[in-house]
Amino acid sequence: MIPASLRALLDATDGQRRVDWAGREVWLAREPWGELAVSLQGAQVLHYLPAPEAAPAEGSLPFAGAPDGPEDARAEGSLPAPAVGATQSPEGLVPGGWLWVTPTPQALPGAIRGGIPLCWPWFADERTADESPDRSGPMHGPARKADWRLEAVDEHEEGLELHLSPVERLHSQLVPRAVIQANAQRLHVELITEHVGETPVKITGALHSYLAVAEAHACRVEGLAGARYLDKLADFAEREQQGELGVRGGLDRIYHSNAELVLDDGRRRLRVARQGSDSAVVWHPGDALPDDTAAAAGRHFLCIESANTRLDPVWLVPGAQHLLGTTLSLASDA
Ligand SMILES: O=P(O)(O)OC[C@H]1O[C@H](O)[C@H](O)[C@@H](O)[C@@H]1O
Repeated sequence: MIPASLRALLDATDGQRRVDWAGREVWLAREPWGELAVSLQGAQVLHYLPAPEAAPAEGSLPFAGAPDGPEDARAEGSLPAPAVGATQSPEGLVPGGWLWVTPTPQALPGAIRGGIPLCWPWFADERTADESPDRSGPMHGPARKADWRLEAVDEHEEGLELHLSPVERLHSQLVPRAVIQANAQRLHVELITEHVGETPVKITGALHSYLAVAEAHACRVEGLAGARYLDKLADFAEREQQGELGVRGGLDRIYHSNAELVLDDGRRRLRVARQGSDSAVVWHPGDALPDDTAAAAGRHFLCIESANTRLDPVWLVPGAQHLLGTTLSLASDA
């Protein structure tokens, strides 16, 4: 689910090319295996559409109304789906693809909300998680706003593999790089951190995936039953997930889990696998949408993040590496 302006650029693409979108340089691929769009600001995947889904996806996902989706008797809470954007025009956002991007992104140097932002080398900020080392850094770290360079595009399993590095040094001792693999079956993103300095460093971070859904507050996330979590909306109170998670309103939770998850929005069952991550962040702001997201658009995403947080920070010693990854594919029982 991407902005119509980005869709138009993809439609006019045959093969691979670089375009300007929303003031950012964006790399596009439209190939037999599917489509991929990556912003060089933040090395951020904005769009992925595997070819097998392309044909039925064309114009088939309605914008309004909840799906005949999973009614989850065990789901905690039973907030009714709010009428987010019910009367507003969805203009600007078109269906298709597994990721969501706001049609009204912040101007530079702001980050684009949507796709898979890279939060590095810390998750959140001093107000919300105390992760910024001197408690003064920007929310989710500098990587998502930085310029990245596309170092290589390789063939990979009948798809593509992209390698990206930041243009400027982002940390005195740490060097990140991103690897993005896409083919007709899956999208895989890795954020690799290499310690090139002298003293141990603690990092957190996230692959902050905005997954496209029919209706945010009518989704089910499977795989977290029984997991402990920190509820950021309740001052980090620790709780236990009762049954599978049914999303029925705004939520902001850090689950202490490395389990593979399945996001079911009633139309698609998307498998979310994570590597090097013992924190799964599930976030939707409910009615309190950020300024860069209109209500009509904001009802169509749910964030499931592959993260390292205060629950599982990573201590890197000189010479060591850490890989934080996520893999999106269709659940085989779909
Ligand atoms: O608005 P952003 O800076 O992109 O952050 C968006 C959200 O990211 C994470 O999911 C955090 O858990 C939330 O607390 C935060 O609001």
